[in-house]
Amino acid sequence: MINVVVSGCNGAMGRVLTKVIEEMEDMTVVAGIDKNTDLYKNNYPVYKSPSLVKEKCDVIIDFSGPSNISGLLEYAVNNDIAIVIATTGFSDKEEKKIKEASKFTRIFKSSNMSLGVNVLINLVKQATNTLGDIADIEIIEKHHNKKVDAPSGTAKMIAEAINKELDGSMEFSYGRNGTDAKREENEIGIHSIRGGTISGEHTVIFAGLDEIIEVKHTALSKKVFAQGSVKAAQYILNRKNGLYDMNSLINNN
Ligand SMILES: NC(=O)C1=CN([C@@H]2O[C@H](COP(=O)(O)OP(=O)(O)OC[C@H]3O[C@@H](n4cnc5c(N)ncnc54)[C@H](OP(=O)(O)O)[C@@H]3O)[C@@H](O)[C@H]2O)C=CC1
Ligand SMILES: O=C(O)C1=N[C@H](C(=O)O)C[C@H](O)C1
Repeated sequence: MINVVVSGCNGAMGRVLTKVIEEMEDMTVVAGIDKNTDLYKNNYPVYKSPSLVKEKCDVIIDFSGPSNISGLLEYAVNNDIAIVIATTGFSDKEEKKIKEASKFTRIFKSSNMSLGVNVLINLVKQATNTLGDIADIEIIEKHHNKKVDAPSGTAKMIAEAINKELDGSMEFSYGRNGTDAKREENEIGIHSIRGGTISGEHTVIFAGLDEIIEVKHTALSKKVFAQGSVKAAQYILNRKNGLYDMNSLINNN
């Protein structure tokens, strides 16, 4: 049996993840972490911070917020627990902390736990190699009205993948506004739409001379992310210390 601590257990993703795990036979939630400990009736104890967790666990799955990461990393490293980080919106300093902690435990981190988005990234890299010099590239992401960070972690991940293909030559432009907002040649525009209950949609547009290519991924529910994070947890359990992502999982390395 794989024992899991769900971080952010009383949030939207934490609740979907709990349900997914509760339907599994070889995984169980032994505890949760959330700022709001008594919002819902959980079938497990919920603690305000990682340092308070008493239950033995094999892996933490984190869908909370960036302010939780220091405590989580300390808890995971001190107790030799694997951790799946799905949370987005980290600062550069927090990203560095995660990288440093991965020397001491197994960390899986992806801003998008769906397999489909990772296929999208590979398609976009391919399109960039052919069209990068001749097409204008823009990213549009759409999410529900409760999302706190913008642009989405996935949009950033896509933009960084494109930029890497173009040897780091691109600048990112977040939305456009004003009378001097003309597009530059070396820019990737990133645009965030927020509304209703949109689970997550990412479109990459390659706009060239008299032709346009759009590559788009739509998540139809939050369940796809929860299921992906469970696969990630199963994948890193018996790995060596290090930082893993969806590509590691897909290529099984
Ligand atoms: N990688 C992926 O595939 C996906 C990633 N995400 C990411 O997961 C995160 C959570 O998303 P979602 O569930 O929609 O957000 P919610 O706000 O619904 O849930 C987050 C929960 O974590 C709690 N929380 C936040 N900070 C802390 C902290 N420092 N200590 C303890 N609890 C904390 C929140 O409490 P409070 O509300 O009081 O702040 C809330 O209950 C986001 O960063 C989102 O972008 C989401 C979906 C997919
Ligand atoms: O907050 C969300 O909901 C999501 N966040 C992730 C992101 O920021 O990219 C992934 C997914 O799109 C849903």
